[in-house]
Amino acid sequence: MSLSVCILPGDGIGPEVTASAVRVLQQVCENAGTSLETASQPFGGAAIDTTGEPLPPATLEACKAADGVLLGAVGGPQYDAAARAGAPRPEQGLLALRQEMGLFANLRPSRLFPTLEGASPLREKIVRGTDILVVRELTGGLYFGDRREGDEEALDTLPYSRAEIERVAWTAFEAARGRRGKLCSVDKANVLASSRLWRKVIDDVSADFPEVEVKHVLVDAMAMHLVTRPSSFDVVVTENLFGDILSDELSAVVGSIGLAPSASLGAPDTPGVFEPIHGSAPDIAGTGKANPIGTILSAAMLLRFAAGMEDAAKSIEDAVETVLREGLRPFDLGGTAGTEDVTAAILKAL
Ligand SMILES: NC(=O)C1=CN([C@@H]2O[C@H](COP(=O)(O)OP(=O)(O)OC[C@H]3O[C@@H](n4cnc5c(N)ncnc54)[C@H](O)[C@@H]3O)[C@@H](O)[C@H]2O)C=CC1
Ligand SMILES: CC(C)CC(=O)C(=O)O
Ligand SMILES: [Mg+2]
Repeated sequence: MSLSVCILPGDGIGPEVTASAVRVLQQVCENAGTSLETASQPFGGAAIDTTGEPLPPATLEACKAADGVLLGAVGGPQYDAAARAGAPRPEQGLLALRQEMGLFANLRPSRLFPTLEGASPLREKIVRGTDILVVRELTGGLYFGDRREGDEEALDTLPYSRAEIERVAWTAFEAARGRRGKLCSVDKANVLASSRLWRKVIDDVSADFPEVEVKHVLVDAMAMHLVTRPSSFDVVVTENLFGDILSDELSAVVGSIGLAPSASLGAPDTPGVFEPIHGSAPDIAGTGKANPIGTILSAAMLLRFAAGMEDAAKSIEDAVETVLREGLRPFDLGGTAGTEDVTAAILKAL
């Protein structure tokens, strides 16, 4: 078997964490007898520097032609001044990639590794057993609505169609059916029209999933519930911006943002994009302190979703769990293990 992966290192710590994950991919593919082909493409700020645009056409073509895409992160303060003068932002490349590839569902799992109970900022008895899958709608809502930007007035809009809500709802209901059978839909239906449509469509789709228990929760209260009773949730489905914010919050609940992976998926024949949920972390870029685990676990999701290599994916997840259980602690978990230390330990555990 062979697997082709397009690598988009991007900016800041992106190249550091993707390099680690590629080494892990190489090792598990070798263990599995799979021939792995990887090729890096310019993306984000790095692509603006060389081509003037954050998503060059050749990069998009390479992504579409691969079995899966492994992405680091984009952005950095060095692009702000040019963007104010009208240049594209690195983040626009990421939004365009998601839209061009039709990646409407972003799966962001937050499972507490039992050995990290003490690493959560929350009391152990509150966080114990937390295992949530956030299904974030990724190509609609506030990030893709009409936008107008001026010095005196600015406007962002939050549009959703029934079809856009329906397809992500199906992803979430199917996930809940395969897990603990509970779905929490998060919206702001007491204020937003788009949220009232969201709620209606979730209820309509629920008729096809009688075995899934559905609850609707307003997003402000949800932000609070996630720190007071995170272990009571199973699958959470929500709008693009709400999902972006709540999943960063959850990553800290189970330890740190550096641990959190994601899979962005579209139609079955479309390659997915797999990336940590964090950004380019300019404050630690180049220091060797970045935690590569979120990207390494994203590579595991790539093997699972893009190649059906469940055993290989599981071997990565087990190796991560092993090194943490043995006491390895990256900087973002209060330890002293740098990117190289974490990568070497995971490779050894594999
Ligand atoms: N998917 C992407 O490419 C994303 C890009 N961004 C961009 O990244 C840039 C920085 O944004 P921030 O708000 O600072 O968010 P960020 O996620 O890059 O960093 C937030 C904090 O978490 C820490 N952190 C993040 N990842 C870490 C890791 N792997 N190991 C250890 N510590 C880690 C950082 O050092 C920082 O203190 C901005 O330009 C932003 O637009 C932000 C979020 C997602
Ligand atoms: C456009 C991105 C920077 C949005 C984001 O923060 C994310 O997808 O996690
Ligand atoms: Mg984010």
